[in-house]
Formats: sequence, structure tokens, C-alpha cells
Amino acid sequence: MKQLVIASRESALAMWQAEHIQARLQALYPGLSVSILGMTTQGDQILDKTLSKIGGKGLFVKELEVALQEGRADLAVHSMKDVPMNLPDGFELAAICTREDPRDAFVSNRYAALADLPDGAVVGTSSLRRESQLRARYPHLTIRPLRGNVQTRLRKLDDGEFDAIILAAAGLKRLGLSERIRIELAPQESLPAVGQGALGIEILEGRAELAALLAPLNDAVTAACVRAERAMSRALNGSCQVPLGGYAVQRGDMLTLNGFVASVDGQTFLTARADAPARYADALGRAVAKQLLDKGADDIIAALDL
Ligand SMILES: NCc1[nH]cc(CCC(=O)O)c1CC(=O)O
Repeated sequence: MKQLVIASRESALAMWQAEHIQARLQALYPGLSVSILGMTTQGDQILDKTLSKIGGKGLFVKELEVALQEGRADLAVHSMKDVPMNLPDGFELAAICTREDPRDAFVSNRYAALADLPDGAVVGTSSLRRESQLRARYPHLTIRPLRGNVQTRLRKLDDGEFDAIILAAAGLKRLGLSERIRIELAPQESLPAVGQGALGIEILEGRAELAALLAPLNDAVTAACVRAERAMSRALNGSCQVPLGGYAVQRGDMLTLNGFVASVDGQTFLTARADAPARYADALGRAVAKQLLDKGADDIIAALDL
């Protein structure tokens, strides 16, 4: 293989991620030419509705998959957080790269931390996961929807529409915007989204030579963690239409997975946790999902009116 084309969304964050993978590939294979094909997805275009209402994560990856299918690109770089739990037939993840900071970040021009926000302060987020956790811990806050790419969200904060917003720390750091982070939220305070902070590389199934070329970009620890998180979410039928979070860490050979499912108002809040050797990542994810279901997660999900 002499040249590769990376399909990417055109947002600054997506382009940073594509360029990061481009640079890693060029460092690994100096003779290889790697270019980036930027494209807009429906998820980028429809900004007046929350993601959960317009059909969720698939909207950010569909156009990229079409480019792979039509041979216009060889690989697509995604934030794993945006990748649906079940890939369409004919696609596979060739690599999951080393995870960046997985935490959510508190961003505000006036307040140093969530606990400093006064009664009725307005916090922007369109993530049901972030909303349910905020409502559970800080019922006195007002949560308002906030969509758009990272820069758009920061501009809305700066325009005074919100007292604070919550964003993924990874996105801010990648864009050189770490100074906007007032404080990072510990996983116990805001459990990250499944796959948050990790990049994934998607290709057409059956391209063995391409898969082998991309294999060195895979990070085994991140891959095991993300596999456990995604297995949990899949078993819960999770999407961004369900307020759920899942976050795994690996110490030695042992994975620990924490998960939660909550009602959007944060009134019902179910948590679960389990450990297993990394080679049982999928089973670990299913076991945590089972705990959550046994505690009544299916009632919460059924009541969501999807
Ligand atoms: N939902 C959009 C999205 N997808 C991935 C990231 C951040 C980067 C990552 O998690 O790898 C973001 C922005 C955010 O949630 O603030």
C-alpha cells in the first residue's frame, strides 16, 4: 500500500484527530502517503435538536462509512464515544488508540467548580448522561440544551447563555483549549461516556493488509477497557438516548468496570461495578449490564419513550 485516505468529519476536533492518526501512520511508515478527506455529517448539520431526538450517534459516522464503501477513503477516524455499539455489517474497528483524559470538564467564566454554582444557575449540556448526573447531585441547577462543535459551545458560554457548561476534557485538550477547563470531574462525580477519550479506526471488513498496517495503532489496555464499556452499553441497548455511563480501568491484568443508568431527572440512579481479567472484557461488560438490569434499568429505559 502506497497511499491511504482518511475520512474525517470537518469539525476542528475531528480534523485534529484525523491529523493525529495521519502523523502516527507517517511516522510508522515513512514511504506511505496519507491524506485526509473531510466531510460534513448529518450530526454536524442538524443543530437545533438534541442528538437523542434525531437518532443518536450513527449520524456522525454514516457518511464516513459510505466513503469507505465507495472506495473514496480507506479508514475513518472516530471518537469512540460517537461510534454506535453495533457497527453496520461489513465494517470493523481495526484499532482503538491509547485513551486521552476520559473525564468530563467543568467550564465556566465565573465559577471554579460545580459546587460553587448558586440556585438556578444555568448549565449547558445536551448529553442525557451529563444531565442525569448533574440533576442527581445538584438538583438546584437548571440544565439547558447545548449542541454544536466544541468552539460553538464555548462561544455560547462566552455569550452569557450559560453559567457553566460540561465538555469532554479530551476534546478541549486536543484543541489546545485546556486553559478553559476550570476543573475536571472525577469519574465518581460524572461517570464518563462509553469510549470517551479514545479514538477508533474503522475500516471495511476483510481488508487484511490494511488491518495489519493499522494494528500497531491499537492500544491493548484501552481496547480492553472500551470493549468492556461497549459490551455493557450494548447489553443495555444503550445509545445517547439513554442516560448511562460506563468507565473501565485496567490495573495489571484486571479490568474494573463502573456503570450507571439513571432517569433523566436523576431521581432514580442505579450503579454497578465488577472486575474481571482483561481477556473477559466482553463478559465483564455484560455482567455489569446484568447487575443494572436486575436493579431495574429496563424499567428506566422503557419509561424513556424512545
Ligand atoms: N459528543 C461530541 C464529542 N465526541 C467526542 C468528544 C470529545 C472527545 C472524546 O471523547 O474523545 C465530543 C465533545 C464533547 O463531548 O465535549
